Amino acid sequence: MTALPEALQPLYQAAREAANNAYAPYSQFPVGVAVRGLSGRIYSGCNVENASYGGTVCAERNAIAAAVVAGERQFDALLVYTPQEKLTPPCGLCRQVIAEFFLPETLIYSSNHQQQIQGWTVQQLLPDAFTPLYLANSTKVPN
Ligand SMILES: O=c1ccn([C@H]2C[C@H](O)[C@@H](CO)O2)c(=O)[nH]1
Repeated sequence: MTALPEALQPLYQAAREAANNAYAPYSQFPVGVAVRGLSGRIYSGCNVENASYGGTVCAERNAIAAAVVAGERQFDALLVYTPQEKLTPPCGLCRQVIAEFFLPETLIYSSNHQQQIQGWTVQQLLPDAFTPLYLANSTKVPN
């Protein structure tokens, strides 16, 4: 864990702002995420919870979906913001979605209100990920 580097400030600001709009009445655990597409543009998302609980969508997936809507297909950075002492890594489901769009060596950051930050590569978060490559190179079996 270190202090926030200058280069990550735009992602940090976007993620922190998004967390202000988190809809988290059940967990009261607001999360904001910012991703940077290969165009250089930054997109953000917050967690949006649901009374069914299972319908909840994490900030990571909402940020990635917003970017995909805008035409992005590849990303070179993702930063999570939570106002928590303990830095929050993406959940298992989000790790799978991250593996779809990010290179294995790309750093995924988590940060907090004290501007502390920690990074993991996609590969560290989800080793031996099932990616689109498996489908592209698959033997097509008729049924
Ligand atoms: O990386 C994470 C971890 C959790 N959550 C959300 C899901 C739920 O709304 C709340 C508590 O799990 O935080 C995220 O959005 N991203």
